[in-house]
Amino acid sequence: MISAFTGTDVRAAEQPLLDPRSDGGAVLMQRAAHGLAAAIVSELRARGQRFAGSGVTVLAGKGNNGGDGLFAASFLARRGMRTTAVLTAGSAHTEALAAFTAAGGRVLILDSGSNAGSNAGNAEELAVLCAGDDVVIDAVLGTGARGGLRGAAAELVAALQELRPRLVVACDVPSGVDADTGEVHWPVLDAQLTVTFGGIKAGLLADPGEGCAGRVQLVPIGIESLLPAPVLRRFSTADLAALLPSPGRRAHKYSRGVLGVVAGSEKYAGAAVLSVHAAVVSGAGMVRYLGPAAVARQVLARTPEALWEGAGAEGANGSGGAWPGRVQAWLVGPGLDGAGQLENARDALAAALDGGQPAVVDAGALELLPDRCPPHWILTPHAGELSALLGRSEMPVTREDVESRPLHFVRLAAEHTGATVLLKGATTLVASPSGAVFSQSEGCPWMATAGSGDVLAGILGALLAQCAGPGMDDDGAFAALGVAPEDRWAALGAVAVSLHGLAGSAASGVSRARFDAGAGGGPVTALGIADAVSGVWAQIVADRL
Ligand SMILES: NC(=O)C1=CN([C@@H]2O[C@H](COP(=O)(O)OP(=O)(O)OC[C@H]3O[C@@H](n4cnc5c(N)ncnc54)[C@H](OP(=O)(O)O)[C@@H]3O)[C@@H](O)[C@H]2O)[C@@H](O)CC1
Ligand SMILES: [K+]
Repeated sequence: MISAFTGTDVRAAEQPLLDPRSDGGAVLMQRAAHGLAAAIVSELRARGQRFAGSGVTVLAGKGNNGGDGLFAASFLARRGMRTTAVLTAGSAHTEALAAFTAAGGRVLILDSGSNAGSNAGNAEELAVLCAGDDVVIDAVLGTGARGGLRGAAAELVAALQELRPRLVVACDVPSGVDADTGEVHWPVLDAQLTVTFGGIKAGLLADPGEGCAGRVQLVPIGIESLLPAPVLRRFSTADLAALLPSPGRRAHKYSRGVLGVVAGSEKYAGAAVLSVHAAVVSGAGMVRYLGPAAVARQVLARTPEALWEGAGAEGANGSGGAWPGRVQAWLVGPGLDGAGQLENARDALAAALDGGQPAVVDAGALELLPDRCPPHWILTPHAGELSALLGRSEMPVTREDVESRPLHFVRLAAEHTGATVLLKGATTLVASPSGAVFSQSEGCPWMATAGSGDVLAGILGALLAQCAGPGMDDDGAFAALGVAPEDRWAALGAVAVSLHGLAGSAASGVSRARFDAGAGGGPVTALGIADAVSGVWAQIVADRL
């Protein structure tokens, strides 16, 4: 499991080691700078590029982040790279700058109007110069930043971003990304690699910050045992292998977990087809579908394993009031339309509340929530739906607000509703009402396609049914990973998101990491994602052996 911390927590962990008598701060900086230089050498090697003779420019701010960058560049200079430093604030960390010049580095100063010396250049000129180099190290702002880049430094970065430099390596965080929250103060130079020190910063695992960071590499600097509990966690595929439910030898379809689904309508029949199919292929022992006869026919044509329980409240066949048999969990909401399905959704939520059953509450059913929900209800909004949800609670929030601060708003929604909230996006965040948050981003952008969310809802519903089923009440795997009992629902949400992302990437033929590195992949359909689930699941579990 990957753990992430706020920049504030990492700085606090460093404090006991910053004893001036032992020069602890300098030791930490040396470790950070060595790690950064080594990561750059490895990255160039992986790209098949020689580093001796190639050029690196470090954009260095006046704080310790700039100090890390300058020391790293001095190590690279000693290994034969041509090195240039652009001082974005006119001054720099004294010892690091001295080491850099002693190693033969060239120093240029960003002209902010008052530094028009012979080694000064304006933003446009220096951007062109930087873009010609093989590597740009972004070491302007780190965890000590207040807000984003300003003035000439902002102009330089904006101009450089336009020129699309070959390889940008961010020092600790891309400058302008809030290390605590992932909020971004534009302009930011997109990095292909972020080398971060002591602990992964939460802002690197939450959008929009994650979208600027590229691959994230952690360099330990000796403070790790002093860090508090993480504020954000991410499961790896190995964790998934331990967390995915597996049936016991005596399992039968009822003990495996039965999911009740209220989804789809004559207008949006596909939502029912997709969510039921995804639930069946994701291991539910049985799926009971409640909805109009015409939709049920389409559901069963695709997934004959499902059971139609009748049309419910407004039975097209006159069976009004028909009610499904026993279920362990509910999935309510995808593709609802019309009074009958809305009534079924209300009834299902009421039954889940009475029965204490977990539920996935998606799309249209988000408008039917009571004021307080139980933590084992998982709401699955996208940014627009989350803003509407908060708006109904007299918190006027726009979709853009949610997209710019998803970590903040997903936590707020969980705290406010009492439910677990899964906010869908390129990086999906799942917040427990306890405040714990999980973040997953295995999916590739091809998965942004109609019906993809219905498939996720089906996968999650199936996992809830299996984990709430009578034969599946073992919390051991979660406990072994340090997940508190109250955060188990959020963790299950994260498992579903990860499985969905891996299945989509498999269907597309490209992993998220390879997509970000420029590999294309191909289009996927929502059904294609669902069809990839069982193969991906089997592969994950096989890798455990
Ligand atoms: N602590 C340690 O031992 C270790 C720390 N390490 C490294 O230190 C980094 C943190 O360093 P840091 O605290 O010096 O802050 P940093 O991020 O370099 O920048 C802040 C500087 O810029 C200024 N400034 C602020 N906002 C600004 C803005 N918007 N636009 C322009 N300027 C702005 C502010 O000055 P001020 O304006 O307050 O005078 C301040 O001088 C951390 O990310 C990691 O890389 C590692 O080496 C491991 C050991
Ligand atoms: K930086």
